[in-house]
Amino acid sequence: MPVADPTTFTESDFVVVANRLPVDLERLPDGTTRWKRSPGGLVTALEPILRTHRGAWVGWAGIADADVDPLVDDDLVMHPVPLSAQEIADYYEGFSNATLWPLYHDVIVRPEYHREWWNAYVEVNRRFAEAAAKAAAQGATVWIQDYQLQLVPKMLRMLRPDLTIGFFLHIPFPPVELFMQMPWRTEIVDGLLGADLIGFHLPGGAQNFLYLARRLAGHQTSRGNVGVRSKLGVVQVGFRTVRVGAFPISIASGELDEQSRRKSIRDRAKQIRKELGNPKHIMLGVDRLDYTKGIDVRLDALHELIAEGRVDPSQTVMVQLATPSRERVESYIHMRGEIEKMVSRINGEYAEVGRPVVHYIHRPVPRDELIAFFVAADVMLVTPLRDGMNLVAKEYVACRSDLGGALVLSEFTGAAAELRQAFLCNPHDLENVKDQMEAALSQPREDGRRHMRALRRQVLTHDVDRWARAFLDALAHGGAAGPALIAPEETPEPELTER
Ligand SMILES: O=P(O)(O)OC[C@H]1O[C@H](O[C@H]2O[C@H](CO)[C@@H](O)[C@H](O)[C@H]2O)[C@H](O)[C@@H](O)[C@@H]1O
Ligand SMILES: Cc1cn([C@@H]2O[C@H](COP(=O)(O)OP(=O)(O)O)[C@@H](O)[C@H]2O)c(=O)[nH]c1=O
Repeated sequence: MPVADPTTFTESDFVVVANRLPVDLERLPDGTTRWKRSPGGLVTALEPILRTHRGAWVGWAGIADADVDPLVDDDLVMHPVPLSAQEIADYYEGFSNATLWPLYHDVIVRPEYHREWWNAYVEVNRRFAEAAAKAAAQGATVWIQDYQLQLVPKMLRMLRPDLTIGFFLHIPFPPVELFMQMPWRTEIVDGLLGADLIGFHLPGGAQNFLYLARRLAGHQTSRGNVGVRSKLGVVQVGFRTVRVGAFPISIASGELDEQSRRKSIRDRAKQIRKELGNPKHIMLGVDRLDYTKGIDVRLDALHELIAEGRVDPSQTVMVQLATPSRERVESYIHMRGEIEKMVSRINGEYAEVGRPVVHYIHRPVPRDELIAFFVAADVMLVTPLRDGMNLVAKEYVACRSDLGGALVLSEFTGAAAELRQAFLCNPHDLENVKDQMEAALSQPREDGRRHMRALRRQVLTHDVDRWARAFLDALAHGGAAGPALIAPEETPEPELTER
């Protein structure tokens, strides 16, 4: 648990700025507060990096009007940025999660454009920029994270021209024809161009951004395709050179591999299997309860597979762990209702007393328990309609040192670009999802071991440290750029989508 220690609040040489701190303050019914781990993959990925760098983290403490002093947890200094209830509604739930989130995830839900949400986004981005400017030492490196803070790079550069500024986007950067819907599209591209290096998970996102920097913001950009951790794109912004690259994020895979081998975890995995009634097959989903994650897709697929007699409900159990997320945003409220109806329907039609087919848990699950679920699951279901990366897919693989298990993975995740030996599926094609789930359930043991070995090689050799090193090295040293620049007026038709 973090404690306040004012003696350590010197300015830092390495500062991460993200919407959330790695811990959230929780207000309990009796009026007291306590800290808990924040949800989502951004925190999973960045926390170990920041602890190694002994840096500072600037972010929101997760509740309204929390007037919290800076905190220290081991060597990590945290600088809370306060948000009012109105700002949470307009900046976080509104512009971040009802405008940008659906727009950047292929408009699965229709994005809403409201001027008051935009005004709050500008105002809160300014506050984050000011907090970062205060936390950073002279000449420090500041690494800004994600879609909630796309204006911070330019604002921070104006306040502190001495800093080296990186930006990383954790969600997909959309195809140009979708991004062009955004009423404040030029402001967002200009905001990002305040950074020295802008990182995306995949080359397609970097390519989309380069096109916009040229056509929308009118800058010269590099020719040729951006590579993965190589061949950076370039945008010439006056005398400044901004680099653009693809850096697929990952997990602390070695550590997770080690944790999953512990006897306590193995024992708990066996106990989970027993508690579920020792079924022949356990299928698992682990997600924030978000409409992008395709939880409805896998439930539909399971329902039809049982109805068609391709899956036996007396031998198969599905566990869906779903962390609550963005619970006041309308589209999330609606989706939760739909998913809970589907779970009830499957159980209503196929469960026996004391033996549900679908076990649904709508609360955060502690880390060790999660690892035991990964070890216990025969088939991991990762079926997002769109996802920047999806760390859960990589975590499952890291936990399978026994070479058991099978991964069903949507082609529309960033992870699919690396995990080619998974059972890849198109979540928009229900027959394809069903076929891949059935194939995963029935794959011969030796084939499964071969696939899992290949998946593990990829995940264990490309961990979160490698991600951070690749990004921070490119930020510090520039990195190799593509050849010659193209002027805005000679723009060829590029690959427009992220895939
Ligand atoms: O902070 P919340 O609104 O509760 O949301 C949690 C996080 O969700 C998103 O995570 C993304 O980052 C992961 C790591 O790069 C990636 O694997 C995943 O595909 C993304 O969806 C969001 O981008 C974060 O800002 C949130 O903190
Ligand atoms: C359900 C659940 C998840 N986690 C951890 O959260 C992250 C999720 O990261 P991912 O990239 O897959 O997606 P988002 O960032 O949420 O969009 C992953 O590390 C999970 O292990 C958790 O700790 N507890 C939970 O209950």
